[in-house]
Amino acid sequence: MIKINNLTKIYHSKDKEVVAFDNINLEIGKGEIFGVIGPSGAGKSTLIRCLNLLEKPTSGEVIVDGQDITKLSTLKLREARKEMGMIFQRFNLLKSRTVADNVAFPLEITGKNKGEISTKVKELLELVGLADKADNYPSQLSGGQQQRVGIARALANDPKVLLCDEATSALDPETTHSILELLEEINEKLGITIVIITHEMEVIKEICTKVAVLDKGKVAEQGDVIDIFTKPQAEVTKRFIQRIINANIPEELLSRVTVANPDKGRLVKVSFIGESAGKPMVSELVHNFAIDANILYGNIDKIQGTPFGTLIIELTCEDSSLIEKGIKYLIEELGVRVEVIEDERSVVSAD
Ligand SMILES: Nc1ncnc2c1ncn2[C@@H]1O[C@H](COP(=O)(O)OP(=O)(O)OP(=O)(O)O)[C@@H](O)[C@H]1O
Repeated sequence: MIKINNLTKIYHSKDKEVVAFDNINLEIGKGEIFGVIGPSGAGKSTLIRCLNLLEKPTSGEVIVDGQDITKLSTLKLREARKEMGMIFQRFNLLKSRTVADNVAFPLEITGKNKGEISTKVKELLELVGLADKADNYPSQLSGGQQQRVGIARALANDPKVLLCDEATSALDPETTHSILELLEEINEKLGITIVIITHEMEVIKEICTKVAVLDKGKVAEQGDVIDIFTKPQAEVTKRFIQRIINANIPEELLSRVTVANPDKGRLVKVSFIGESAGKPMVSELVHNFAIDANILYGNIDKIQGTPFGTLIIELTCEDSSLIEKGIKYLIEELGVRVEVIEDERSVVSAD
């Protein structure tokens, strides 16, 4: 649906240049919910504004539905923009207009007649759950309700793409959840492609199917959300994930005798996704290898219905060779990822 080829944006001020991002390549499929996450200053907002040319890229291509919109005339660009709705962190509603008139605004601009506008506005307000607020003003609504108006307005011209620029950053967690649910419902009902810019990994985890991690104007990594969560490669991604999944090994565990002395046992971090989450790994270690397995930390979560989790287990056994066999069994038979914690600084991957 959207293809970004070698996209670069450089801001020029009086005496210096600021590179917002450099040589970005991304492909966003039709009907996907695609997240872009990155720390402050990574270039996220500039990137999303380049997708509908609110910001003009310095070089590169933005291909939307087969046409490079950086090459379009002003008139054609205006047409192409109708295919892309946008919502904002601060909602950007017109304060002097009612909810219904805010939603009607883009329809008025495209020259729809009164009857068409009234029908469409009603339909959109029902979709976002605000049919009873049509005559209210934005100041009479909560933040979440205002964002719902923003969503209804963004969908007025039946766009193929919805761009969300930090759309939940000004909202509390519960309201964020309800807005994300609404976006997911819209994606399913209307088949619309959604691009979400955020600095919150929770948002990515909750609704995105694909994610690109932006850092200092470059794509640090990209892929399926489940892969990025379970096997992050870039340091910046690991930092984001640690904020919501506390898989850091607590200091007191690192000083355990099994870390320094493998003859006494092993401290291992076991990560599992999907089917392997349901396997009785601890009891199998105990029964099959006579290993004592002491669970010191555990966490389980879900991404798009797929369970994944982490366990930190201390394995002890009179015969240390059985521990090695047990670890091999976990990896080869149960399909989980095992990292042996060898000292305070390193974990050694065993898969
Ligand atoms: N209009 C502008 N003029 C000059 N530099 C700019 C302009 N807009 C953004 N920048 C710079 O471009 C870089 C990327 O900014 P951008 O706002 O896209 O990052 P971001 O990832 O969205 O950050 P945040 O999460 O803090 O909003 C930053 O170094 C920023 O200072």
